[in-house]
Amino acid sequence: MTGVTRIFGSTVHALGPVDLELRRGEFFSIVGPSGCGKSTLLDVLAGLSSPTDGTITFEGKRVRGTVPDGVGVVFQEDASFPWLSVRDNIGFGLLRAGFRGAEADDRVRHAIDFMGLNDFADAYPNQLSGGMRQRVCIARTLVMRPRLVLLDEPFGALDQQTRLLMGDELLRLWRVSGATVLLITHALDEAAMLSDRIGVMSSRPGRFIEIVETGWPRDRTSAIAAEPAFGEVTTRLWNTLREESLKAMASQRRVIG
Ligand SMILES: Nc1ncnc2c1ncn2[C@@H]1O[C@H](COP(=O)(O)OP(=O)(O)OP(=O)(O)O)[C@@H](O)[C@H]1O
Repeated sequence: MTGVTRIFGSTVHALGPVDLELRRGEFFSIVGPSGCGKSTLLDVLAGLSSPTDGTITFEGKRVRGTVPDGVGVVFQEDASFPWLSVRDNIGFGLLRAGFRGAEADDRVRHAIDFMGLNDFADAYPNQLSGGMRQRVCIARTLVMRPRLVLLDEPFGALDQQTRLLMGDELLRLWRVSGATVLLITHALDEAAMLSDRIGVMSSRPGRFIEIVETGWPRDRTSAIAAEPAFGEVTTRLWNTLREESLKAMASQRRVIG
């Protein structure tokens, strides 16, 4: 994406200008102060909302208006369909895309197995824990075999222990699928643990003020958090973000006061 901005109405300058080029197959996370435009960035990247200025391309083609083929999106809120079983939730996108028969069945079976949902394939979302429901949503995106996966705070509603386990699962999926992953998160340790690169955004209007390269091996797990280098990465992120968060809080106070 180049020179991307998003202004809501005529006054709320939410984002940019932002330039970002994702490397094929990398795990890139975005952190930034609350309200800096992270979700706005993801929405315009996904084609769900149009930028006010600038261009976004995916595999050489301009993105506008719709989510391009090959891009999958996972949101924070539980987006599973309560009236469909786990199996049918996961197969929903495939059905809509015209996949039928053995190919669709195989992909759904494989996803259920991979996500450890075998005992729950015929259960309904209200019979599952929050973590399992989010696993269903991730599986539903991944059966489409996206080459780019965009995740907006997918573990935001989960407890810390489940977040760590889901992080490891996401790393495993990323490794096996070869997809490029872009994750938005509030949690600096989550970004530090999972990513090849982390983009730190300024307070609104959000721009990248630093891109941190972690240098982790591809076969990492959450155990990386025990390494001394992990502490260095989180400290660096926090030092950059602290100042920006203070600015964001001060401007919110001005709006409220
Ligand atoms: N549809 C909209 N109309 C007007 N303003 C909007 C709209 N969507 C977002 N905004 C504003 O744009 C700014 C950025 O919002 P956004 O949700 O992208 O931030 P964020 O970084 O994802 O926030 P958080 O970390 O709290 O989830 C905020 O000031 C928000 O109020």
